Amino acid sequence: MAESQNNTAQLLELWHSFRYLLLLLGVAGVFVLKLRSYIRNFEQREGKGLTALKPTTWVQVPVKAESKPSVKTHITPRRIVGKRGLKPKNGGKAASEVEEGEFDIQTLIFYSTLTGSTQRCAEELRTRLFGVKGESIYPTLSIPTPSNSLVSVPIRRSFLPPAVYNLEEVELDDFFVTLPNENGKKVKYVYLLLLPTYETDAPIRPFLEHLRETHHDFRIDTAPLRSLAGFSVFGFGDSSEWPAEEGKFCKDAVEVDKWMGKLTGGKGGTRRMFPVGMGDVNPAVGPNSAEKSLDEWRVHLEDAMREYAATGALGDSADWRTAIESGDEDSDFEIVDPADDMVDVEDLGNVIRTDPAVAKKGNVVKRKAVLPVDFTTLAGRKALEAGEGQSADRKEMVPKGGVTYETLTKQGYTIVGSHSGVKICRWTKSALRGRGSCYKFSFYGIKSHLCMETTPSLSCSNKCVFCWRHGTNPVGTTWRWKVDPPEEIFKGVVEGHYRKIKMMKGVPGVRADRFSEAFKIRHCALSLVGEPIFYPYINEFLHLLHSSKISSFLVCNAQHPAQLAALGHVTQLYVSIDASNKDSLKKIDRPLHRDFWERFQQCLDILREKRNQHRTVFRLTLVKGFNIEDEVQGYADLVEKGLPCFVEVKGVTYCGTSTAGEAGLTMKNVPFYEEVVAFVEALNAELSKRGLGYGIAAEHAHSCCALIASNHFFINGKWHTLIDYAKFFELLESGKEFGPEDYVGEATPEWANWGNGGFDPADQRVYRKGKGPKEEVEESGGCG
Ligand SMILES: Cc1cc2nc3c(=O)[nH]c(=O)nc-3n(C[C@H](O)[C@H](O)[C@H](O)COP(=O)(O)O)c2cc1C
Ligand code: SF4
Repeated sequence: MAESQNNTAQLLELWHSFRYLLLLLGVAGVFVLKLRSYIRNFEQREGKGLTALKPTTWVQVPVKAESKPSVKTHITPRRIVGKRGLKPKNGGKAASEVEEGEFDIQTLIFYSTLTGSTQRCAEELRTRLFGVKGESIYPTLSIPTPSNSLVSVPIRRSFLPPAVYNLEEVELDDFFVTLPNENGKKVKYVYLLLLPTYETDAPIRPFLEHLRETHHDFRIDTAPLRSLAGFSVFGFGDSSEWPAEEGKFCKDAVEVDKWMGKLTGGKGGTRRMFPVGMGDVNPAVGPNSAEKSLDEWRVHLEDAMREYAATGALGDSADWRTAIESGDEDSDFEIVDPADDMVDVEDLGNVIRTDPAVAKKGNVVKRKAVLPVDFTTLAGRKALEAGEGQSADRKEMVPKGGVTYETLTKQGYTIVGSHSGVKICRWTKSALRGRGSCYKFSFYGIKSHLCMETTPSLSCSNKCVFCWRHGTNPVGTTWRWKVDPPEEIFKGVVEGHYRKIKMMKGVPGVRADRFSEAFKIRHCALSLVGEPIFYPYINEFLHLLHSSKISSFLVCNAQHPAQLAALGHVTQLYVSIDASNKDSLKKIDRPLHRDFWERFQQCLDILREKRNQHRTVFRLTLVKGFNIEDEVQGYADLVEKGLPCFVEVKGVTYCGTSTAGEAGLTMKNVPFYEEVVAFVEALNAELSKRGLGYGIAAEHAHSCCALIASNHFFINGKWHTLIDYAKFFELLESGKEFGPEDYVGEATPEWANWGNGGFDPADQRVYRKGKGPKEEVEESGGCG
């Protein structure tokens, strides 16, 4: 017993002496076993011996020549190179589908355009495709033999002369839900789509929406276009402002390509005949670069079409036919452009039906009713009066329930009819509460609570970086929408304005006297957003205002000389002068018209003439870093050219939208009032140096605004910038000719004169809590 106790004690002593060593050995053993098991697994997987565990060196795996992408991606227009194999290599579903028998191939070229260049390219493509000039052709196909020589085989199917369609003019359902019916004849269609990209509203939007909805419509097949012979998309874009690196270059074309991929079969076999091509109109890329890319794309496309005609199949070597090539077509992407102004597909329901028989003659299919017409020109007006503009097939600019409608409504606009808007501005609210009117009171005697801010056209031909419309408004160079009658607009905007005033009733501080006065509108600022003179019946609308004794302040963007010239009397006519030279103007206004500078100059000439009828005003909006620095001389040149009665200089109001951010506008671009003052003084000095007869008349420091006026308004030693509104209406009714000096009002109030700040002492100045004196910002923004 004692011996056994002795042994146990010895064992315990041994354990205590070597327990760490033993534990270590145990752990090491487990590790070795695990390692052996891992090595075994590895050998089984790799089929290698233990040597596989030796440190590896990286080796370059040779890439098969044909697996290299034959497509040069992005940045520069896409160039397609490489040969196409004749025979399908494997059984990709749609690829192995061979169309047997005799049939004709009809190419339909669809295009969309805003400023016309894509239409020209589409027509050019029609005449160049296979060198066709209207006749049927029977080309041959050169096939490479195994010995790499070429043999010529006749192509059994004939190509019918291509037809060109404007996507805005066709019944989309007839082409993009079902395929056109060729009166029982066996015809296979090739769709070529030529599409410019616009980051704003453009004619392509309804088309994109149509494709998306067709794919998602549960009542129809998700791929109703799979029996197309094939399709291919070519996009136009401008990489200088919409770079590929940011995914903006030719974005719309890429999206259409994806939807077409979905609608023609989805993964594993779309009817994409050739990858999306891209043409860059950026002149820095080279002369006619876009056209050259289109031609290159055409040549390769013709190869693909010949092959289809010869074999009845799309070559399976065409990697681009799979969904992956052009992005994941299954990822159910939405069109997220904030500028999306998706027009209801129903709106397209009445768009003309084009007769395929006409198309077959090889003619460009001419519009029957819905080409955009510049109704604001004389010829356009005649067309409108002949009823063209009112046809049911015209789309609404801002259809009820659409994205633009919703966005503008959320921003506080009341949309009237289909293209007009009204919004109560912050100064109207402020005046109702006795907290001050806007600068128009200090300069021209307009009480803000008696003023309505409205526009009969929410559309504009610019995309100014400082605009408040948040990139949501439609843009266009011509009026291409349904036209609402002026009476309806007038009634609607007045009602909309009063409705908003009524809502102020319970707001603390609203003064009873001002509240009741506010139900008699006395002034109208046609300046909210958009371009009022775009509206074909602007003169009739002005007449309605004036006959209700409502004065008119109209701001236009100096892009529509014909409309400006045709404009009747307004109380005060403004043009926005957003820059003093062509480059700055392009950068800041981002105009849609290519000849924007010439248009701008013409408008100044017209304004100079108009100066004898209206009070004319240059509205300068100063944006630091964009249009202030070194531009005083340039602005003085413009004043010398247009000789306006007044020059209003205003610091930009930062609207904080993503659109502004994208344009590079931040709070840093908002000038301090001292900077505005320095600019005004410099401009005034330059005008005096040139002997032009101007002086600084007034200021409204709390909206960062100052007024330079012509010496004609310096009467008896005092500035007289106010307006005699009653006299204006009287002169108008007299039917006699009159000019701005005929309705000059009383002297500008002392407190509004330069150096006195410009705040009405009868009102109560309110500073924001905890922030001390702070300049109020004018909410109306845009052209307001
Ligand atoms: C307001 C505006 C927006 C544009 N947006 C884009 C864009 O987002 N991406 C792009 O690649 N090109 C853009 N472009 C360039 C046009 O797509 C290009 O100029 C095209 O050739 C115009 O074709 P069209 O004359 O047929 O309308 C834009 C051009 C303008 C004037
Ligand atoms: S600021 Fe005026 S001119 Fe410029 S885009 Fe806006 S609405 Fe058009």
